[in-house]
Amino acid sequence: MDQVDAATVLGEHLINAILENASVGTVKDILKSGAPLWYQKGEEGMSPLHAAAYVQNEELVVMLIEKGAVWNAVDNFKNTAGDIALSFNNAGIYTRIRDAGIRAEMLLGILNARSDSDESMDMDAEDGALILRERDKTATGSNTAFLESKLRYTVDEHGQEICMLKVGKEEVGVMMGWEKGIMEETVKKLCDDHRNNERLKVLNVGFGLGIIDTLFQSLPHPPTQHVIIEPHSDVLRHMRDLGWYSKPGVQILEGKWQDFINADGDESPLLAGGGFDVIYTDTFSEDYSDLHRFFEHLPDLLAGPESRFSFFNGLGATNALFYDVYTHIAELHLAEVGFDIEWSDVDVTSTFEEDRWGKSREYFTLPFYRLPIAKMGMV
Ligand SMILES: C[S@@+](CC[C@H](N)C(=O)[O-])C[C@H]1O[C@@H](n2cnc3c(N)ncnc32)[C@H](O)[C@@H]1O
Repeated sequence: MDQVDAATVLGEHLINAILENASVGTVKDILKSGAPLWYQKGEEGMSPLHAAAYVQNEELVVMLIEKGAVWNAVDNFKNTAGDIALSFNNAGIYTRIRDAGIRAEMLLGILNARSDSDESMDMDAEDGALILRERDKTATGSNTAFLESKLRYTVDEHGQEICMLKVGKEEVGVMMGWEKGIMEETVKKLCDDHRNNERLKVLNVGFGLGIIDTLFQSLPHPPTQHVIIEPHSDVLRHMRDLGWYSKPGVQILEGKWQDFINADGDESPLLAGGGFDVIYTDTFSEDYSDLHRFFEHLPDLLAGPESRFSFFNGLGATNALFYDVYTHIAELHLAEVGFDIEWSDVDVTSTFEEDRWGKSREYFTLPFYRLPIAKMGMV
């Protein structure tokens, strides 16, 4: 028997034993005999962790995670072990798996940050077991490729405004009209009861369809300063066509947020005006590590303790567990830079009655959007 066959036999044995309710001790012995924790059954893609979630054995789940079970393995039906626990309403097991995900992601974030600053370290997300950050060099995963790509503004057959990007044979919505409900709720939570709501200084990163910028402009008191950062030439052309360059109080910074945030001291147009009351960011083809880097600049960018920050919370939004993990990691990272988050849920099932995706790849399939509003924590 070659090594692959042996691993298959042991892997099948391990999963079958778990499904037959073997004790934790027996499962440990099977692992000691060399059974691979990464193994997934051929037909349905079930991993040992999925099996432990199916039999709802929390002690076994904890042991498998300690031994290095892959928290984010997906079966052939696109379910993680966390999704299985959710389907049984087993909060204990779900939380164990989610927390393993948070720990793994936080650790990987630290290792990646180190490898960024130390070229001798060759840590790469692809080396990890993660699927959250699979390397994607196309315009959906690489900001450089995105900024070189062509965008198409159009209205679909249901009257939905969309900004589309072509990726190979597929089209992906960069921004779609159905997200308006999310943007409306965000502006409400950011501005309505803000102490400075008669003279807000607003920074928005990423124009897209201009939904959120139009909402900021439609406030009872439009912002006294409204800075928009946007790098894509097709978007900038669209903004020019719509007259955004001549709106009072609006300043368009042509470039990536990284270009302006990394400018030195007073030279940065972002740091010159004493900080913003409201900041929102919603970019495209950037990953969580970019968002995390943006978080680290917030203490400099915001005007004071009344200031508010929100971001488009869309990472991992095709799977409940991944979405939950990202949501928690964002909360932990914002706490590290001194912010508390309040979350609210926006029901996105009713925001657009028609087929919202049209020909676009679906990037948000969960029924609820978790809307973050961050404020400086009270010390
Ligand atoms: C999803 S859209 C924003 C939609 C917007 N919130 C709205 O309400 O219509 C993303 C925008 O971010 C821009 N973008 C992408 N990378 C960026 C970066 N590094 N810095 C600033 N903007 C970026 C894209 O060109 C695009 O216009």
